[in-house]
Amino acid sequence: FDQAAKRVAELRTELALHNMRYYVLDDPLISDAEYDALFAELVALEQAHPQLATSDSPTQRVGGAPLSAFGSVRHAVPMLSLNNAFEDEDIEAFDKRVRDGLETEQSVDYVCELKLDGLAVSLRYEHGRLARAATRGDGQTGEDITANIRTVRAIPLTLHGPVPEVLEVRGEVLLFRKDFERLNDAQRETGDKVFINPRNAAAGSLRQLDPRITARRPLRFFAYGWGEIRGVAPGMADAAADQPPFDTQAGMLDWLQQLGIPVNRERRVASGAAELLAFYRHVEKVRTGLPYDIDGVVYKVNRLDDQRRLGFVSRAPRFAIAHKFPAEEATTE
Ligand SMILES: Cc1ccc2cc(C(N)=O)cc(O)c2n1
Repeated sequence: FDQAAKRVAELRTELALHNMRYYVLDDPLISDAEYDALFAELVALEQAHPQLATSDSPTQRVGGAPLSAFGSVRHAVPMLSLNNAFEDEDIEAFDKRVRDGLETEQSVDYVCELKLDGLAVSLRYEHGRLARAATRGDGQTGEDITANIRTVRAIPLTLHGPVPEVLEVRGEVLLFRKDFERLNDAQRETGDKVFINPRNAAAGSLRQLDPRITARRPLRFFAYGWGEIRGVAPGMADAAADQPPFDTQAGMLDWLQQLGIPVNRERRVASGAAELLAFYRHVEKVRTGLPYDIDGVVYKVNRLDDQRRLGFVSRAPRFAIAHKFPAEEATTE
């Protein structure tokens, strides 16, 4: 038995490393076939020794029994929406408002990132283990989709390194375009509903009452923010209790990535309106080459003290704005 327990622990560690390389670094060390072989060995060992199959084992990603309904979750920290901008002048006006709000003539640093066309979710980790997941809902209250989220391989079940007692991660669940097209081919084969776009397919996959269906959908996840952070773990940067161990938006994203949470690599710090527009132009050029749909880019003031100083208007922050691409003509199927 001890041999089996030792091998199970080795396999868990190895599979977690390969998951991280694939989903976080987008730089896998082994082929899918080699990964599947390791996974099959772990499944076999856990079936031979059921007491070794704990809830955070990657073999538990296949989904449990269907729910009759979703529970409701109240977000301790509201999930924000973003104000939209369409023209360059809107972005110059946004940057001006930010500089006025910060009473500075200096150029302000922003984090620029892609606006992924998926479904916003909140992941709650307690002592580094995924405890609960919820949809954005109306920003205050969402649906409890924990069972479904646990089947998403791109979302780690446990975090590595010193973590706060409570860490809520906000991000977007999405389907890559190729996976969306394969899913629709399969749906046609089985006479099931065909999805009109990857966003609807991701939403439909997450709002399944049967997690075993969700488990068959190759959903991806990229974090863009955080919600509640409570308590500090030994070894975390000398963070004051309940203060996150970072003081910029860019630092926050890097910290989440270090914990093993996927963060989209197409992000950069830019200074002033001109560099924001340069990022927008760059993304407009590379957009069709991206493996997923985006509907714009997002700019956020980088310093967190400046974000706090600018605050919010109703539910949308003054420190952030989405710069949308012109809506495409309805794509002809
Ligand atoms: C505050 C906020 C709200 C929604 C967001 C949505 C996205 C997105 N869809 O990628 C990215 C962000 O940075 C967001 N940030």
